Amino acid sequence: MISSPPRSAHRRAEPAPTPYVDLTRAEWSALRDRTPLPLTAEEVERLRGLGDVIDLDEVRDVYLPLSRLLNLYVQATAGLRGALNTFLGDAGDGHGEQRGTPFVIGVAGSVAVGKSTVARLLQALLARWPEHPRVERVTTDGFLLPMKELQSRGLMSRKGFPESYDRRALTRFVADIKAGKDEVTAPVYSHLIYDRVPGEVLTVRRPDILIVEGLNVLQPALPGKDGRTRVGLADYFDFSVYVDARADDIENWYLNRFRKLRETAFQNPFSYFRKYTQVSEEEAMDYARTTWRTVNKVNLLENVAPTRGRATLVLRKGPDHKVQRLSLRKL
Ligand SMILES: Nc1ncnc2c1ncn2[C@@H]1O[C@H](COP(=O)(O)OP(=O)(O)O)[C@@H](O)[C@H]1O
Ligand SMILES: CC(C)(COP(=O)(O)O)[C@@H](O)C(=O)NCCC(=O)O
Repeated sequence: MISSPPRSAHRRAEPAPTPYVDLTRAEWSALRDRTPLPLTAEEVERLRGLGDVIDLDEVRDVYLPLSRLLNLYVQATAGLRGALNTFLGDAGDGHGEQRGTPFVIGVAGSVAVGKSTVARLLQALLARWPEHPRVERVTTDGFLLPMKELQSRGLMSRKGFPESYDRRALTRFVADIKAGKDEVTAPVYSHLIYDRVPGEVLTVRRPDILIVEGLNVLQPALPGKDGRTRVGLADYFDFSVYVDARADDIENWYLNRFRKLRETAFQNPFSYFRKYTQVSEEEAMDYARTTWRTVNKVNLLENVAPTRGRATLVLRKGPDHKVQRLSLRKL
C-alpha cells in the first residue's frame, strides 16, 4: 500500500526568511487608523500646493503612516540618547550631557522615480509633529562636480554616476551635521543652468531632522587609495527610504517630465535645455529617450538599484505612482 505523504508536505512552503517585513498597500494603509492625524483636512489639501499632482488618498494612506513611523523612530532615538547619557555620566565628551544631533533620513532611487516628491512630502508632514518641527531637506546634486570639471574628466555623459560627485565633500557635510556642528553649508545645483551655482551655498543650522535626497545616497564608500574601508554617507543615516518602480515606468515618468519641462522651464532664455524648445517635439523626445537609455537607465541598473537592499524601507510604486508594496527592515 502506498502511504500518503505526511500532511505537512501538502502545505505551501514557508517563504524564505528575509530581513524585511513585507506589507501590501492595504496592510500598510490600515495602519493609518492608528496614526494620530497631525494635519487638518485643509492642510492635507494644501500639500498639493507642493507643485506635484499628488493624490490625496496617497498622502493619507502611505505618507501619513510613514511620517508616524519616522516620528516613532525619532522619539526612540531620543530615548536611546538618554540611555547613552546615563551610561556615559560625566565621561561623555567631558562636558556632561550630550545635545542631540539631527535625525538623518536618506531618500534614494533612480532619476525621475519621485525622490523629490517623496522627500518634499515627508518634509511637510514631519514638520507638523510637535517633537520635530524643524525639518531641512538637501539634494545631493549640489555635490555634483562643476560642469568644467565634469568636462575635463570626460564625465558629461556620466552625470549622476557615483564618480560625478565630490563624494568626500558630501560625506563630510553629513558627518559635520551628525557631529552636532551649529552651521554646515552645502553647494547648490541649478537644473536651469545644469551646473553648480558659483558662490551660492545652502546653510543647515541644527534642524531636528535632515532629509538627504539623491541617486547614490545608499552607495557604500569607495575604499581609500591604501585599500582600506572608509566611512560612507549612509553610515550617518538614522533611517533610509528607497523609492522603487519598474524601469519602464520610470522611463515614462522621465519622458513625461521632460515633455512638461520643455513647455515650461526650458523656455527660460538661460536654460541649458532651451535648444530643445527650438526643435520639433519628436527631435527633443528622441534626445530625452537617448539620455534615459544611455545614462540614467544604465546608472539605475549598475549603481542605484543594487543599493536597494541597504534601505530601512523600500516603497514600491506602480505605473500610476501609487505605492503598491512596502518592505520594512526588521529590528
Ligand atoms: N506621487 C506622485 N504622483 C504623481 N506624480 C508624481 C508623484 N511622484 C512623482 N511624480 C512625478 O514624476 C516625475 C518625477 O518625480 P521627481 O520627484 O521629480 O523625481 P526625482 O526627484 O526622483 O527625479 C515628476 O514629473 C513628478 O511630478
Ligand atoms: C542632477 C541629477 C544627476 C540628479 O542628481 P541627485 O540630486 O539625485 O544627486 C539628474 O537629474 C541629471 O541631471 N542627470 C543627468 C542626465 C539627465 O539630464 O537626465
